[in-house]
Amino acid sequence: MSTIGVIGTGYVGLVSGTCFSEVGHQVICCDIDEAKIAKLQRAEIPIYEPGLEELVKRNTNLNRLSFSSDIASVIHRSDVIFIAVGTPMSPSGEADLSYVRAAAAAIGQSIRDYKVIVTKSTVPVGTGRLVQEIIRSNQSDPSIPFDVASNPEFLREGSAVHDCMNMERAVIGATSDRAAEIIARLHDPFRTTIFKTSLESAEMIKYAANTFLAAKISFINAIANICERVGADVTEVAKGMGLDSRIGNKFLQAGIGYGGSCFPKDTHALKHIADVSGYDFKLLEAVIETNDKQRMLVIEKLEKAIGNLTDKKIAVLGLAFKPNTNDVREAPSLTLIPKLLEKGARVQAYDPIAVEEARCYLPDSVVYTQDLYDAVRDCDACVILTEWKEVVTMELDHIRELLRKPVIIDGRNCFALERMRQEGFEYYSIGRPEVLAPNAVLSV
Ligand SMILES: NC(=O)C1=CN([C@@H]2O[C@H](COP(=O)(O)OP(=O)(O)OC[C@H]3O[C@@H](n4cnc5c(N)ncnc54)[C@H](O)[C@@H]3O)[C@@H](O)[C@H]2O)C=CC1
Ligand SMILES: O=C(O)[C@H]1O[C@H](OP(=O)(O)OP(=O)(O)OC[C@H]2O[C@@H](n3ccc(=O)[nH]c3=O)[C@H](O)[C@@H]2O)[C@H](O)[C@@H](O)[C@@H]1O
Repeated sequence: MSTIGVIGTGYVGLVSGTCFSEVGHQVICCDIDEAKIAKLQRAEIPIYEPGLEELVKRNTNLNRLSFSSDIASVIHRSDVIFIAVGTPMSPSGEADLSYVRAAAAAIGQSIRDYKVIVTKSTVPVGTGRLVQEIIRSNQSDPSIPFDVASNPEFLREGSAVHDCMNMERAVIGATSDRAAEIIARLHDPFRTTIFKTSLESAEMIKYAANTFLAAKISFINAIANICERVGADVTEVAKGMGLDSRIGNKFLQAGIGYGGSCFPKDTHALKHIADVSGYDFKLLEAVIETNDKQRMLVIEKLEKAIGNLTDKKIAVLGLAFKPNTNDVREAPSLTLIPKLLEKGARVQAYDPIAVEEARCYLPDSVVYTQDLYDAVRDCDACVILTEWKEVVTMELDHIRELLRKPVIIDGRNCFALERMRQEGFEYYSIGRPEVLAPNAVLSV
């Protein structure tokens, strides 16, 4: 069996490397961050991801998975090398390829025999060819052959291990049939659909898939905003739409929009690719704009419910961009909490996992509580930003007693309207009729 070397131990490198070892491959993961590697060697997992720690420990003990900061040695010992470094958004919206370039240069300098270099990072079309050139120009012996390939990663944070172990497809674009076949065989134990295509198409598939999903979210959020104006309920509308198998019921959950390390950066990156190619991608521009506006609805609804926010105490439930992760990259909490503070409010925040990460980006005045109910105590309103299990299952009668006013602004549509009515809340969600206090007039 081939030995896989993984460059970069972020979400993708660590999870995919671990899953490839779980199915029987020999995997060595490396990173320029030596502290991270030292932690991983002690089986300390730098990210919160359900099931990952157990898998890392098992495969390390079986000697199938190891971690090293000696990148050259990892390259020597591997037959296939996954590049899984970050491709963050640069100020122009373009994907920043500096980490990919550095990884390719390191490979070129250390390559001694035939290897397949596989880009798993999300990269613009043309990057595979760029990686090929960089490796070639860094080789001390240019006669040593190698192939490059694109094999994008489709896992989601929060269910990354499950997604990787049960991948729906492997997209493979390579510079030779030999390389495509080597990568296809690596996927045999996953029993997944193999889709072989050109390098360029493989790179494009990843952006097209992510931006399509982002578009689905912005579309349902736009529908939600109309629902609010005309008295319809977006959760019912989404259910009814989703029954059509051509539409499907996934990614139609209206709310305060998408966040995270990928959709925001990938939508901007594809917009940039389109611009450079001379195509005016208006549809994608609207997807991005709709999403940017969507999260601000929380503030509008809050001001509508309790008026001026000066000196008001607001409970914020959820800091991570989605449940089951401690990732706060592009999380709505990071834009909304500063906005609340700017408007003179005081904020008490709760998140079961992501407090340490969020604290690095938020002003010091935010008070964090270890207990969900302590965050709500004596607040003028409660705002839900992440649909954590702890939030969805919270005891509503207790929440009502703890709040100064029974006002909930729910950015994730966690509760049924009828239940909130019965519990006596003033409840504002997304794309659904408001539940007002018994003596108020229902507005549509
Ligand atoms: N986070 C996610 O859920 C998914 C991410 N992706 C894509 O995968 C790529 C990686 O994303 P994340 O894992 O979130 O990134 P990340 O930023 O969390 O981690 C990247 C890692 O690479 C390391 N690194 C950077 N340059 C290096 C070098 N020259 N040599 C060795 N290590 C180096 C960094 O120290 C860091 O540990 C991105 O292109 C992203 O768009 C794709 C699917 C899912
Ligand atoms: O390229 C990537 O990094 C990954 O990006 C997303 O995965 P991820 O960002 O981890 O999480 P998602 O579950 O897709 O959620 C993204 C955002 O959309 C929001 N969302 C999702 C679904 C929905 O119906 N409504 C909605 O608002 C979530 O709250 C979250 O903020 C894709 O789903 C993965 O396939 C892809 O590999």
